[in-house]
Amino acid sequence: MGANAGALPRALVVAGPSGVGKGTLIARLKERHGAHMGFSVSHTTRAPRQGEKHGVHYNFATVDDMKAQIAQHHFIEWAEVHGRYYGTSVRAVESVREQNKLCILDIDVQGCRSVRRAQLPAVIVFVSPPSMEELERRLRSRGTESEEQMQTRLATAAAEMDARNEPGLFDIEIVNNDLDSAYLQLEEIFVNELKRAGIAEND
Ligand SMILES: Nc1ncnc2c1ncn2[C@@H]1O[C@H](COP(=O)(O)OP(=O)(O)OP(=O)(O)O)[C@@H](O)[C@H]1O
Repeated sequence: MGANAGALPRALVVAGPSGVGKGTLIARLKERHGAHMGFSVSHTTRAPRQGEKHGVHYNFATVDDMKAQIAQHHFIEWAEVHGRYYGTSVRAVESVREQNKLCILDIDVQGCRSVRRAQLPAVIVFVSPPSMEELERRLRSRGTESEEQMQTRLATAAAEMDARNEPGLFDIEIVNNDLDSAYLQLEEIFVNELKRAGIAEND
């Protein structure tokens, strides 16, 4: 048992510009450490589809309820898409922590600010590209964005890179130049957090 056995694991937040490789890094972490990772259940105001269970696939909520909770800062991030609300609540993340798992959050800089404001125990990692040119190359080679979306993402990326200087916002920066080396840095943070929470990998 670790020295801090009994302390719940902090959430592991992976932030950084679109196309930098967050999804790729998290997918690899999941392959190797999936048993100790958890993902929070999102809220939505859309109707449940056949087979969807409240609290499992989504937390289904009314628009009024979600608006009230947003106003009270109960959401780390939220979005309104075609009149429907979606969001990640602080409570949903806490619930993963209570299962003794590292809750992985892939969120934007605004979401990181909410994590800090909510004083949610979290290690916040900023993944940055080796250069803005390389970021653009990755986004283009992924081929999932239109030219208009590309321009929006690149402008947002520049603003997100500036946020690295915000005091107290990010704990660690990982430059995703070589994927294997970036992955090892992320894995080390993950494994250290398991240890800190007194969780043995072979549990
Ligand atoms: N170190 C790396 N070197 C080269 N290519 C990489 C590297 N890491 C990721 N990529 C590639 O860059 C592209 C973008 O990666 P990914 O989709 O993981 O980004 P993301 O940060 O999750 O983006 P979004 O926030 O838009 O979901 C993918 O095609 C991926 O294979």
